[in-house]
Amino acid sequence: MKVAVVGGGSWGTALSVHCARAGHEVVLWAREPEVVEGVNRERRNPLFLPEVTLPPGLTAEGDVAQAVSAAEVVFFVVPVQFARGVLREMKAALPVQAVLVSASKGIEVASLSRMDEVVAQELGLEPERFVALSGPTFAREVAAGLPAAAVLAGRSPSSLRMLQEAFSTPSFRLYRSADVVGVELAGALKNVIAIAGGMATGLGLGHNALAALLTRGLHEIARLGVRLGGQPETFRGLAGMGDLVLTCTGALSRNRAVGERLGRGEPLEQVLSGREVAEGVPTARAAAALARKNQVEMPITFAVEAILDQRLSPREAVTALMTRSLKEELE
Ligand SMILES: NC(=O)C1=CN([C@@H]2O[C@H](COP(=O)(O)OP(=O)(O)OC[C@H]3O[C@@H](n4cnc5c(N)ncnc54)[C@H](O)[C@@H]3O)[C@@H](O)[C@H]2O)C=CC1
Ligand SMILES: O=C(CO)COP(=O)(O)O
Repeated sequence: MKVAVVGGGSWGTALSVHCARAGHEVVLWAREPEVVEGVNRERRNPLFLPEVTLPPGLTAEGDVAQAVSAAEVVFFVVPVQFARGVLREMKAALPVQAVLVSASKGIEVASLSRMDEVVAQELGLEPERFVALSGPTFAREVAAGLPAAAVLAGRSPSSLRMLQEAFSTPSFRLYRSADVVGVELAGALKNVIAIAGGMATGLGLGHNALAALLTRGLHEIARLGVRLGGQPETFRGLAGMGDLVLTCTGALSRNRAVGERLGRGEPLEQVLSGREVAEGVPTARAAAALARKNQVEMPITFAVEAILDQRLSPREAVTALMTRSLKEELE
């Protein structure tokens, strides 16, 4: 198939590698001219996953409209806060039959929208042409061809089956789901809990605290997710528990790393000064706003928001969380 991958960061690069290895013809759009040049001339992305040698069947393009103009499938992998602008630039060139697979994980702060909503607002695609891809998939490991599983969520069973068959390989196993809302929210909200998980590690709170945080984190993710229309089972699946375990415990998580450095006492500006994105930072604010709007209790998310707003120190947040009023576990 003709595939466009929009977004030349780590995940876009890894997905391009995966798609090319699966036998598809891939055009990767990257914003940085040096990435386009490096991919086309040296078969590597100099800024993101520079250690990976890119397979044949993959070229880079600096004009997003040009990149998507012949695509049957577009993987959209732009960080959520920048997504709207890129969607506008590619709108006119997107072929009418193309399916858009969003692989970004976050909630837009300005509008409190999920990616399916941002895409619908900007492109006016029929719902059948939108699919979300989520799950425990560190880019570096997927690019290395290590085994991974993820979920495709969409409203058209035939599109889901087509994508599942075209993009599953012996090292990348795709499942189908009809729960777009749940899969999108699970992938976005776990990034906030991963920041909290990293903080617990940075503060040296031990394994018990991390396990408690992860479990209670999943509980509050599901509480908001179900309130907004997600299916409860989705939060126990690959996009929910699977990705939460990965990012709260895996050394490759950028969100976890942000939390760990804050927990160790590094200043926020220094922690956020790198080139890579930690989607949990803006999404903490969006998730907390959505929770307040829908009167959903999300104590860990509220604590992460307060720490990022510098209203609370990580240590104070631990005390606040541990001394809340006592509850039923399943409340
Ligand atoms: N890296 C990973 O292992 C995974 C990442 N994701 C998701 O994929 C999405 C993209 O993340 P990564 O590829 O990891 O990014 P990255 O952190 O590797 O790279 C940053 C990306 O942001 C882009 N960017 C920066 N400023 C921009 C702007 N003003 N306008 C447009 N683009 C801009 C850069 O061009 C680059 O592509 C995120 O939503 C992330 O949560 C999902 C699964 C795995
Ligand atoms: O979503 C991810 C893996 O599934 C990547 O997590 P980070 O953005 O925290 O690195």
